[in-house]
Amino acid sequence: MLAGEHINTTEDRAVLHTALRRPADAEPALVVDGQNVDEDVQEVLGRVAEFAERVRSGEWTGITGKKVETVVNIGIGGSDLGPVMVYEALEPYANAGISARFVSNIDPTDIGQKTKGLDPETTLFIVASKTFTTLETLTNARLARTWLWEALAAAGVDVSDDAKKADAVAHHFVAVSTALDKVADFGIDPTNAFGFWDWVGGRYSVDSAIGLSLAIALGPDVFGEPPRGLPRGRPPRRRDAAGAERSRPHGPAEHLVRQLPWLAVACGSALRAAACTASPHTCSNRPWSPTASPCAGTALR
Ligand SMILES: O=P(O)(O)OC[C@H]1O[C@H](O)[C@H](O)[C@@H](O)[C@@H]1O
Repeated sequence: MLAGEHINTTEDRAVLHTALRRPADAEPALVVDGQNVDEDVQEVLGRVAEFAERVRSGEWTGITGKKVETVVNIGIGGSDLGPVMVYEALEPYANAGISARFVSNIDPTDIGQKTKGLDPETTLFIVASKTFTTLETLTNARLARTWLWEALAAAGVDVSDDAKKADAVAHHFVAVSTALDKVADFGIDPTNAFGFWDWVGGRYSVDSAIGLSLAIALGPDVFGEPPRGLPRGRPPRRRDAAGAERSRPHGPAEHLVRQLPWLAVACGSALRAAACTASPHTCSNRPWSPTASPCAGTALR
């Protein structure tokens, strides 16, 4: 798996989410099917960090020039649960005045509840979908888009024609997907879309651009640090006998160590879910609680 062999035999693909956690200067570089995977990963994660900083600093604004205060991640399955779990665990570290909400259920109650009380001028939607074809996600994204136009109009913002509506979408929607052509069809500017690769299984994608909501709300360093031990792009250096810096080799042991903090978060979430199952009345509407939704099967997806 770590070497990029096509161990997904049904789809003849590499299974390479592990590459998301490789140090920026791991040697030798990971080349799979002629493609330098390390370069690809660092390029996208660099864009994620840069965009997150623009939102956090207020350089990126909504259509009326206001700083973003809420990011709403719209996704399901792997495009939802990893970020939800990490946000639940690390929410106290949100330090830029930006909170995150997560919409996944196709029951319109979900988007209704998650947009309740939001100021459209300070809300940024992230449509997260590996395929950009998932019914739940695209339905919720369309509902969110309609909510945005209606709520902006109610606030006195002119979104009366197609060009103004498109401008509103450009300011308030970004996307994470492997299907950037479909992102453009939805009306999201591809320059505000963050890609990943077919070799990242959805359920393992939290360390990819799918974690954009975390990078914005918690900060790129907090997002990048836990599974890696150090901020992304600044891996520890070792020195050889002559004192010269050497790049780090990257092997299975280091990979495991870099995952430990995330695993701790996952264990904490699993324990909370178990506690919620045992004592549902003490729990809020956790997406992984069997009691959280009228559609328990969907809730557990
Ligand atoms: O990210 P998407 O393409 O929208 O897919 C979202 C989810 O869809 C289904 O539930 C699959 O079983 C998941 O593995 C996937 O993560």
